[in-house]
Amino acid sequence: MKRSVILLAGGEGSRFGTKKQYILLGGKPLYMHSLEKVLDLFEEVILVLPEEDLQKIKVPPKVKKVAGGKERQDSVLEGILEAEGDIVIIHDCARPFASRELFLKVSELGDFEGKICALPVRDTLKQVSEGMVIKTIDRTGLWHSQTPQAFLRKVLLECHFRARSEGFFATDDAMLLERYGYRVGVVMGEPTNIKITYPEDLALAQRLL
Ligand SMILES: Nc1ccn([C@@H]2O[C@H](COP(=O)(O)OP(=O)(O)OP(=O)(O)O)[C@@H](O)[C@H]2O)c(=O)n1
Ligand SMILES: C[C@](O)(CO)[C@H](O)COP(=O)(O)O
Repeated sequence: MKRSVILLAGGEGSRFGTKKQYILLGGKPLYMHSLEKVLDLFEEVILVLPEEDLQKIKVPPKVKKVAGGKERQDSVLEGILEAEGDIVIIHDCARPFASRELFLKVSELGDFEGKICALPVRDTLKQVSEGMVIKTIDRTGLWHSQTPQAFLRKVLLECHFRARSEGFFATDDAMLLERYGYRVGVVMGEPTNIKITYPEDLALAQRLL
């Protein structure tokens, strides 16, 4: 089965304070870390960028550039519409340390329509309101979801269209398959697969590097 990887770098970085996909980490732009990792792994590589940056960002000939949308979910849909693979692998460029092995592991779907990587919650979970603990949440069965995540393209496309028609927005793509009754498998994520969301995450990423 042909596999297409969709790398998401179309965000505004509002929590970070600037378009974080272009900040330098170890001397290269953040999005380049993911791009270099997958370039020879999959048949098709799609890089989603903010529309206004499409012309100025230069990529290797194999990489197809696509203009993203307002929300992450809109950008994923733009990527899927360009993809030709039977399986699509969605990855946030904001996670520069996902290993090549992790990309390969999630892309083996087996009997599932989708597969994600995630890590079990380790700490005790508290519900807090106005600086005071309300209660402790049972963490049994709770996992932190990461990317890359892989899906059958036709199934993911159907879920995206349904979600769009309902005005439903999810924080990851697996959430759409869950909503419409498809089965999503899980493989163990990587503790180093951190997401750069806030400026302090960059300091951690520099230390990890
Ligand atoms: N419209 C969007 C929004 C997000 N992303 C991408 O999705 C990933 C995860 O999103 P997030 O961390 O939320 O990035 P931003 O949207 O840039 O950040 P913020 O939500 O703080 O504005 C990032 O690699 C980001 O570039 C995207 O391609 N298109
Ligand atoms: C998709 C994701 O990386 C999984 O952890 C994440 O949900 C992205 O969005 P968020 O708004 O930063 O949670």
